[in-house]
This record gives sequence, structure tokens and C-alpha cells, in this order.
Amino acid sequence: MQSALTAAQMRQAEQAGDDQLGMSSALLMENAGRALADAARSVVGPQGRFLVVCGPGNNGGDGFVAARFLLEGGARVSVALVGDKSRMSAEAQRAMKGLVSFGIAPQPLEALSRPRAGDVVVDAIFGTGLNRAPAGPFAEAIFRIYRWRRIGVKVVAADVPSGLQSDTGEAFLPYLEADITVSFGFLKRGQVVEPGASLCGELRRVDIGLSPVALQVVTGPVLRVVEEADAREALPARRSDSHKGTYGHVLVVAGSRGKSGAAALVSRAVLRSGAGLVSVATRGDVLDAVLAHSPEVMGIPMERAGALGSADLNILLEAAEEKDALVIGPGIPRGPETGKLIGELLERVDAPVVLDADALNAVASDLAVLRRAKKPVILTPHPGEMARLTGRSTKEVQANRLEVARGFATQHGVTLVLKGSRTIIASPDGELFVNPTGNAGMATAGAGDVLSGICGAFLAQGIRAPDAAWAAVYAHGLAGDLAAARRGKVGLMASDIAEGLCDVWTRWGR
Ligand SMILES: NC(=O)C1=CN([C@@H]2O[C@H](COP(=O)(O)OP(=O)(O)OC[C@H]3O[C@@H](n4cnc5c(N)ncnc54)[C@H](O)[C@@H]3O)[C@@H](O)[C@H]2O)[C@H](O)CC1
Ligand SMILES: [K+]
Repeated sequence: MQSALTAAQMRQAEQAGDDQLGMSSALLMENAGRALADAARSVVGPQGRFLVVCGPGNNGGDGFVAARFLLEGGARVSVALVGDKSRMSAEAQRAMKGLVSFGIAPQPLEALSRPRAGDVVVDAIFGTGLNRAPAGPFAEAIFRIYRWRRIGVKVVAADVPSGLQSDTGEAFLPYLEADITVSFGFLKRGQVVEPGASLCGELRRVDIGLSPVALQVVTGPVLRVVEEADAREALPARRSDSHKGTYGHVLVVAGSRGKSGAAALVSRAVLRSGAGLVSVATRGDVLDAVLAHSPEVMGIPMERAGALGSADLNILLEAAEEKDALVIGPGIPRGPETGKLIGELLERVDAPVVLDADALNAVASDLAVLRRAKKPVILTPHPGEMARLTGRSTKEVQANRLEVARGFATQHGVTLVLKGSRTIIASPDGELFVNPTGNAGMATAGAGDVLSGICGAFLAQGIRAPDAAWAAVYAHGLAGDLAAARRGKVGLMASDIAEGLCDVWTRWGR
């Protein structure tokens, strides 16, 4: 998995690179500038026209070096310096001197001819050093580039699109959107979470000489980006001498009158994700609808009507015997005692549990039950459910996704999946993962039910909870991407995602 660092962690890594590997910042800048020039050239070819816009810091320094390499390659290059020359960093001044020795001196941006459609602007105004909203000439430069992009000028960002906060992924106003962002050394957090991920356009990470060894000195939680190979390897290969029991039996506690579909979606997703068997415990009339939907699903009829409560404990404890994982929550009839029931199940069931949807709302009033769970627990809230779990507003949750997810997971000793674009997965030990797959078409009824089924199936196959969570989220998003590629985003339905899982497994040779 790739690591996505904060600016402070980047500086630690850079320092380690210097101390241990003799990679001075000047050498790093040379390598960064060369990679930036290569990326810019890849957009229009060496004969294209390039306008490199540099700020006062080392991001600007990368731009000066890139301009020199473009020039050496025979390209037509003009260079602008934004801001006061006297405020330039030493490395940027050195890089500018190198450029001037090639006969090009940076000009004020307004003195240069406006780029045309198809030309390339290299955005080297701000990188990880941005610490407040761009103003004055910086804002003006960003507005100009923003307007040029709308007429077809391509923008290649050095390290971070200017205006984007590299730690949080939030953007100051004004900010730039890039067609390509060239990330030097390690990825930055702001490039892999929204809205930063969208502002970066195509994200290209380039090595500049910072050895992965440098990561060992970095302090604080390192955000890791789930990659396809990781998710594929997390899933056990199927042995020829195996039988359905080998892949686990999942108990699904879901569904209620008018919501039998939730139980059907979860149970189908469980089977579509490789579990050997699935049983659904739900009210009798609901169960008939679920079993009619999928003949492969077994059922445990719960005759008591009304909300789930302690009176359902015995039948569910019995149903949970010999099970390898439970999924509780989608569409359940929730009442005042449901939280107590779930707490008792967590304490006594000898299998890992996925809590989703109304099971999350049920335990929100007594989160202490989570710590008392006998086996690992995965929670899969969307931001609104996370708000209820934490007592924060949804807006606050969304503005602090990484911290909120990690804080909850470590406080309650659970694996927390905070859904949304670029879903965050946090482990009880404080590991942090971000998922890059998925698309807006998946904002559709039942998509979360499918995810909870995949999580349950992966747990039942023996994958440890945090890995089961990020691998399930990755597969779920990839299934949605493959389904959307075939049938569009607008009409995507949860059952398409469940069916799309088959394309994931064939793609993975599973
Ligand atoms: N870390 C590495 O391995 C490498 C990093 N490189 C490049 O360096 C930049 C970070 O450079 P830095 O000098 O720290 O900051 P910036 O160039 O991003 O910002 C410039 C400078 O501007 C000041 N500033 C911040 N916000 C504002 C504002 N709104 N208005 C005016 N001025 C502002 C602040 O003081 C900054 O110092 C990194 O992104 C890489 O591109 C190396 O070149 C390669 C290795
Ligand atoms: K930049």
C-alpha cells in the first residue's frame, strides 16, 4: 500500500533522506523538477508550449528546475514568478539561477502572453507549504490559470494543486483544479481524500530519491491507500479440496416488514463474496420474501412480531451457534431494547460481527457494549450514522473524517468503516486506510447493505477484521466501478454492485 503523509511527516521523511541517504533538498528538487517536466511533456509532447508559474518556496523551485529541463528538451517555455523575489527560499533561488543561466529570466505573469487551448501551464505556486488562503498576486495568478483551464489549457500541478491543503484535502479559496498532479516522493493525505482527490485530477506519484526507509522515522498515524493487489491478496485462494464449510457460514440478522430487500441484498452479497453458507434470521413473513429471492439462502423464522429486543436473544444465540460471522442491522425492526439485545449478542456470540444501519443507531446510546464484545466488531456507518454514534454534526464528521474514524475505532476497540467518497477504514490499533475505488453511482438504496454482506463473508473466510474491512470496501467500490463502466452511473442499483462482484473475482483470478 502507498503511504499518504502530512506535510510534517513529509519534512521528517525529507530530513531522514538527507541525514541517512545524503539526498539533499537540492538533489530532491532536481529529481522533482525533472519528473515534473516529463509529466508536462507527456501532455502535449516536446514541441508543445509551456508556461511555468512559480511561487516563492520550494514548490516554485521545482517549477524552475522543470522549466530548465523542458528548455533543454527543446520546448518553448516561458516562466513567471509570483510574489516577492526577496521572499524566495534559498533552494528556489538556486533553481532560478540555474534557469537564468539557460537564458530565461522569470517575468511577472501579466507580462507574458496568454496560453492557448492545448498549451500546458505548470502550477508551481504552492505545494505542501500553503498555510493560508492565497491572496493578492497569488490569488490573481490562480484565477488566471483557472480561467485558462476553462478554454482548454492543461494544468500540471507540482506536488499539490495550488490552494489545496495537503494535510486535509480541503481547499482554500481560490484554488486550482489540475489535469495531472505530480506527487514528489510520497503521496500526501490531501491528495487521496475528498475534495482534494478530485482536484488533483490524474495523480502520478514519482520517486525523487526518498527511500521507503525514510518512512520509519515518521511519527504519527500514517494513512495508507488500499491498492488492488492488497485487496486481491487479502482474499484466500480457493483450494480444490475445500467444501462449503471451508468458507464459513454467516448469520444475517436483517429485514422487517417492507424491508425484506435489505436482508435479501445482504445475504446475496455474502454468497457473492465467497462465504459457503448464509442463514437469515428475520420475521417469518419477511423470510419468505427473502428465500424466494435467493434459493441458496437458509432461514431462521423469528415468530415474535415487533421490534428486536431481549425476547429475541435465545433464538438468535441458538442461530449464532457454529456460525463464522454475523451481520446485524440492515432493515431490522429497531426498538428501545434493540441496543441491549445487540450488546448481549456481542458479549456472548463466538464469532466476529458486522454492525450496520439500524444496529448502529441501536448501540449509539450505549457504546460501552462494543468493548465487551467477545470477538472483533466492524461498524460500517455513513456520515449521518457516524454523527449519531459520536454526538457530532454530520458536517463536523465530514470535516474531520480521518480523526473521527480513528478516534472512535481506538476508543471503542473496533474496526470503523466511515463510508462516503474515499471511505476511511480505522483499526482498533489506530491504523488508517483510505479506499480509492467507487463512484457516485453507488449512492443508491441498498449499496451499504451489499458492503456489510461482503464484510461478513470476508470475516467468515478467516480474514482478520481490519483487513476484511478495507478489502471489502475496495472490492465493493471496484464492483461498482465495473458495473458503472458497463451500465452507467445514473441507473446503478445495489443488486448491480452485488453482481459486479463476479467481475472483480474473475479479474482477480479468484
Ligand atoms: N518534502 C520533499 O520531499 C520535497 C519537497 N519539495 C517541494 O517543496 C514544496 C514545499 O515547499 P515549501 O517551501 O515548504 O512551501 P511551498 O513552496 O509550498 O509554499 C511557498 C511558501 O509560501 C508561503 N505561503 C504559504 N501560504 C501562503 C499564502 N497563502 N500566501 C503567500 N505565501 C504563502 C510559505 O511560507 C511557504 O514557505 C513541496 O510541495 C514540493 O513541491 C522539493 O522540491 C522536493 C522534495
Ligand atoms: K503546486
